[in-house]
Amino acid sequence: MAKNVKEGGLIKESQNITPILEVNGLSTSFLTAIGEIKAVRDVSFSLYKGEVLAVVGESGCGKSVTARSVLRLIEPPGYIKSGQVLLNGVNLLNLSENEMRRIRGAEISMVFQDPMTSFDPVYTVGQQFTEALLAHKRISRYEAKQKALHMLSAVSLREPERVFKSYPFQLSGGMRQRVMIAIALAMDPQVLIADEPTTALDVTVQSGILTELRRLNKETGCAIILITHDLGVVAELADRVAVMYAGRIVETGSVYDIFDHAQHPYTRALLASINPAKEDGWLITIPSQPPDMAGLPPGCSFAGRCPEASGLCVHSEPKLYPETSEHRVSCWHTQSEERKIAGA
Ligand SMILES: Nc1ncnc2c1ncn2[C@@H]1O[C@H](COP(=O)(O)OP(=O)(O)OP(=O)(O)O)[C@@H](O)[C@H]1O
Repeated sequence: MAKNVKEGGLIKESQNITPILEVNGLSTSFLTAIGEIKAVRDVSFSLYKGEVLAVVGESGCGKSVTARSVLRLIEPPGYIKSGQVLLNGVNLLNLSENEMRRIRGAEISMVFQDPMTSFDPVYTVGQQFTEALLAHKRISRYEAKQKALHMLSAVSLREPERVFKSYPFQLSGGMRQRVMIAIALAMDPQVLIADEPTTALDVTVQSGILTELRRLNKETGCAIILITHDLGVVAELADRVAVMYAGRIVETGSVYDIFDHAQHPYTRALLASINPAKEDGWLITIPSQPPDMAGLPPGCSFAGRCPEASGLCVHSEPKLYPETSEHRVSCWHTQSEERKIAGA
């Protein structure tokens, strides 16, 4: 199933290549009237130059909050409780808001699901594109326009001059998303976070945008965090995958590990649910709902839905334990008896 079996963290780690982005023990909560919603719990991952890391999981599992925490875009009643977000070794969680503003867009760009919300409807695409460039780069207005036109054609928009002069509402959804990707990549970011970048688009438009993302990722070396609930997209685009459930990463590994050697029962159920023979779609093979994030059970959060759950699963939450140096799984049933006894 996996089409992209390529070099992953295993080789990179053994070569001592430092990740561009390293997230360690990140936890983010929302303090609400119904209690503390632990949206992201002890999430750790690394991102290396030029790779695509897909973050997958069903709605509400914490994918977007993880991405927004990386960029420190969490508004009250939310707050980042703990952890580190290291960009080239610098912890973004210690920077001032001014320093963070420079990082956003320039070092780490983000593309959202609905590009319309990212545009100001009263300005043309060209005005917004050049202003974004002038805010982040020391270039003249003329150079900014040339760069914008170049990037618009780089994302395969025909007639870049016409697009440049258009207002956002004059473009189709697919064209607007291409423009957003062009703006994001024009900043030459080290990391692009794409949060469900094609979910709002027609299926026919989706594949063009994804192909474009992959091509640009290869050409520019910009690392991508791709947030999606679509495992088909993951198989096409990603190098590595992090599967999230109830705020935690429950399995992570190369595309090959996840698609051909999935260990966690949740990952296996996700994979089963994209069987094209079954038309009901997402998660039909997993009974009941994810747990209430404001009142998580003490053990493994998936235990209540897991066909393999035992007493240990109900009482104790397993750590993310390495199966291999790159493939990590948080499930008691993939772990040896010794590890269980040691409480790994
Ligand atoms: N502003 C907020 N106030 C309270 N709870 C929030 C807020 N934003 C997110 N949450 C909660 O945090 C949890 C994780 O949300 P998140 O948006 O990260 O999920 P997701 O995996 O990205 O889902 P989707 O695929 O639907 O976007 C959810 O339980 C959500 O209800």
